[in-house]
Amino acid sequence: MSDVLERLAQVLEARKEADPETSYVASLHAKGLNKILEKVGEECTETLLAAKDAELSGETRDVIYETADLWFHSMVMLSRLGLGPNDVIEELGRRFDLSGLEEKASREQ
Ligand SMILES: N=c1c2ncn([C@@H]3O[C@H](COP(=O)(O)OP(=O)(O)OP(=O)(O)O)[C@@H](O)[C@H]3O)c2ncn1[C@@H]1O[C@H](COP(=O)(O)O)[C@@H](O)[C@H]1O
Repeated sequence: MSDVLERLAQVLEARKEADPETSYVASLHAKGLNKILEKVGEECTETLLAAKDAELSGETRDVIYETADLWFHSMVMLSRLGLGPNDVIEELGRRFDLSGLEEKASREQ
């Protein structure tokens, strides 16, 4: 499963040097971090609207499609900052066996 994320991360790294005329990822980098963040925010809103619709209709295709857009643009953001999916996956792995409520309590001490 994460093989896809790793392969996509490699493509994203290579596209940093690509021609913005022929590469969407390169065109985002050429426009700068604010444009990338704008796309993350936009895809986030589209994802939550699709999730609301999915709960009402039981039709989940759009929520999968929008979440893919959100993950993709989040990965472009990570790549821009010199990070990759493994940094996030490691953090999620670190949280195994730690209840979310316990983790929250440890932050409040
Ligand atoms: N996974 C994706 C991917 N998901 C979504 N998108 C693009 O993200 C954009 C989503 O933006 P919107 O839906 O808001 O559409 P839009 O109106 O075109 O966007 P704006 O003009 O508002 O910026 C679309 O252009 C999609 O094609 C992606 N573009 C690229 N990839 C991957 O990145 C690789 C490199 O892409 P290029 O850099 O284009 O070669 C590709 O081979 C894919 O593996």
